[in-house]
Amino acid sequence: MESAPAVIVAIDGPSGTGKSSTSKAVAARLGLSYLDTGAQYRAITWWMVTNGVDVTDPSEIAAVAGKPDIVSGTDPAGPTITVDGVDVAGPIRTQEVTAKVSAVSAVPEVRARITELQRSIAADARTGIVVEGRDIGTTVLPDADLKIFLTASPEARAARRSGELKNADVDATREALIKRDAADSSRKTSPLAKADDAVEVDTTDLTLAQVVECVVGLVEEKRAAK
Ligand SMILES: Nc1ncnc2c1ncn2[C@@H]1O[C@H](COP(=O)(O)OP(=O)(O)O)[C@@H](O)[C@H]1O
Ligand SMILES: Nc1ccn([C@H]2C[C@H](O)[C@@H](COP(=O)(O)OP(=O)(O)O)O2)c(=O)n1
Repeated sequence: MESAPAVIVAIDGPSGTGKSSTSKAVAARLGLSYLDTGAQYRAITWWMVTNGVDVTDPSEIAAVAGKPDIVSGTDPAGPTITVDGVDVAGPIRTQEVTAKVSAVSAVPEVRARITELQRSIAADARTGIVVEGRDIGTTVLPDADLKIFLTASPEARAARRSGELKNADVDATREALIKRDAADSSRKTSPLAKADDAVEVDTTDLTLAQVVECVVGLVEEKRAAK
């Protein structure tokens, strides 16, 4: 029996819209690989911070962008991320990294390096892959079989994020999210944007299970048409 052709799914959107949880669940359901591209930008930011790079200086960031070796494990049941062989899954989620990741990821040399890595991971995925981020449908994988753009109100996103971080203040979380969205949407190189051919899904009033059902249904339609 011939195996089904690999399917490439791009899921983009701002923070807290449900990209990671949806992408992992869809990939697990359909037997696909999973790539969290935000984790890669967080990993390179963690390396810059750890090595004393001045993240307010784009030329300093650009000069060392090629140094860290970033490796992503793409099993949706247990995704991993290492930098120079060190497991950084925990350290990349600190508030310090979160506050600095937009500045680091705006530097073109950083984006070129990480984009190349993302394309090679997607090309190696045997059954296909769900890739989540900010510029996957527009820049990294413009020929993806299916593009989804997730949205949700700032209030819903802040409530979800504060639910994850113990003792977090919802108002402060909302302000920080809005600030990061503005930085990510206004940068020159591949900003956060919906691709013209992406399906927009507003998750404000949907449960995670409903969003997953919706995306699985869309992937199955695309697969059947291939
Ligand atoms: N539709 C939804 N309804 C309620 N909570 C959700 C929904 N989607 C995701 N969440 C929760 O919101 C939080 C952020 O989701 P996550 O997938 O990390 O978003 P993103 O990757 O877009 O930042 C998680 O705690 C997740 O369980
Ligand atoms: N494809 C991507 C993915 C993330 N980034 C940058 C911009 C985001 O603010 C950071 C962190 O992304 P991440 O998806 O981890 O953010 P959240 O967990 O949703 O808050 O990385 C990017 O520039 N391009």
